Amino acid sequence: MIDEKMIKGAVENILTAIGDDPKREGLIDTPQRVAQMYAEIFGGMRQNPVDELKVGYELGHREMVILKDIPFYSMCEHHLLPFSGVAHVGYVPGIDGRVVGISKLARVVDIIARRPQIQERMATEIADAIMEGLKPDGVGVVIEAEHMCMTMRGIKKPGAKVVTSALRGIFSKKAATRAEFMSLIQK
Ligand SMILES: Nc1nc2c(ncn2[C@@H]2O[C@H](COP(=O)(O)OP(=O)(O)OP(=O)(O)O)[C@@H](O)[C@H]2O)c(=O)[nH]1
Ligand SMILES: [Zn+2]
Repeated sequence: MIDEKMIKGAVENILTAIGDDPKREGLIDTPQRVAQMYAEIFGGMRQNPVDELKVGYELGHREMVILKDIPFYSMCEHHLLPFSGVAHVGYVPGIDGRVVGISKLARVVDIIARRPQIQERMATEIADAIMEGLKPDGVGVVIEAEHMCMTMRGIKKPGAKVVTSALRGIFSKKAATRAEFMSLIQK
């Protein structure tokens, strides 16, 4: 459960600490708004991505399935600033040929993004959730994102993209599978 009352108090304190007045007209509802916004953008804290993969179909399909260019927004856990970009997710169904509705892959990405994150762990958690929920022969995840903490502050490098990946099962063991995935997500 996200404690919106506690977030509200903390935001009031931050506004006071920077020398502003949380009671002035423009700021009076801001702590409550931020609390509601945090409940939304950190909503993934209360959800288990594996639950999204419970309903599947045994189609007997044994070829690679990819959902690419899945847009996401997350918050870097170092600065609590947004990072955003796209995730590419692919898997090869297991021996039972079990697949899930394609939107479920995007749901897994969303739940994992809506937590304080670092991009490497995001890729790892997406891959592990799909391995656990779907028991495929393998999973590939590639994430490309821009981090506001590298853009509006600090090193200030707008446009610099961070690319992370996580490969499991056949994607890590078989060079041809990995190459097929990488070439399909680049098209
Ligand atoms: N590996 C990784 N690093 C990240 C991610 N998001 C932010 N960072 C980095 O986290 C680091 C935090 O470094 P610190 O030296 O503790 O903090 P800082 O002084 O604010 O760092 P600068 O951003 O270099 O000013 C920075 O290098 C960020 O660029 C991420 O998703 N993955
Ligand atoms: Zn950061």
